[in-house]
Amino acid sequence: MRKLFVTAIGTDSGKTLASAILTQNLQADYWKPIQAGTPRDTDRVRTLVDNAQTQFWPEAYFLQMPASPHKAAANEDIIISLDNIQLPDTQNDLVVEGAGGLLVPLNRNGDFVIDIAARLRLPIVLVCNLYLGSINHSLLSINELKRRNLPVLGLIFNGEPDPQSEDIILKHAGWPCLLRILPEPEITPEVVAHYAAQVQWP
Ligand SMILES: Nc1ncnc2c1ncn2[C@@H]1O[C@H](COP(=O)(O)OP(=O)(O)OP(=O)(O)O)[C@@H](O)[C@H]1O
Ligand SMILES: C[C@H](N)[C@H](N)CCCCCC(=O)O
Ligand SMILES: [Mg+2]
Repeated sequence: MRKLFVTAIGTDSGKTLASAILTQNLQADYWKPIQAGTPRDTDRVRTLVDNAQTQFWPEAYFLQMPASPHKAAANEDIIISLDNIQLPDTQNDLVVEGAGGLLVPLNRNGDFVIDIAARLRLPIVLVCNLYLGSINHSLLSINELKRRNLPVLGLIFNGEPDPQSEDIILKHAGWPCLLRILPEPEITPEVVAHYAAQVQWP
């Protein structure tokens, strides 16, 4: 059974798109444990995957403010606790989507998004979107994953291909590229199905 955690080098990097693709590839369940702001990523993925198997699990925290979870939670007088973030009770494969990048804070106690993956013992998929500046953000994220000794399944590149950026990121990561997602004029279930057929698991 495959359960995995999708994180990224930052927010708006394409985690929800990548998660929809992986969910469709595995016919997995999908879970976004912390949602800050609307529209809900869960609703977005629901519109993009097309199979009879996938179930959608409710967020552990659904916060109104589109902000860092520590800030969105404080806005509602909530303190996010990792103890309240427990894996859904499913026998199916499961794709878990983080919020923002690895070191987005959950609270002021030193818990970060990446601690969800660590606590739940989920192997990680890192989405690296491609833009000027993304090499640095990617390598910082990779360094942090290595420093924490977390299991990483591989990377997903999202955006206009940049072979030299991708090459240097993969060289330092030492993890495989699972998929390359190109800029798409529209994100549809057909686009998601197209990429779902291209995922290369290690
Ligand atoms: N390859 C692509 N082609 C076209 N649009 C894309 C592509 N990748 C992402 N987008 C668009 O960019 C926006 C941000 O992507 P997405 O919502 O997947 O980011 P995210 O990493 O999930 O952000 P968050 O941290 O809020 O969860 C969305 O509107 C999405 O449809
Ligand atoms: C609201 C947004 N779409 C995400 N859910 C949360 C992004 C937090 C980013 C925090 C930061 O890195 O500064
Ligand atoms: Mg998302």
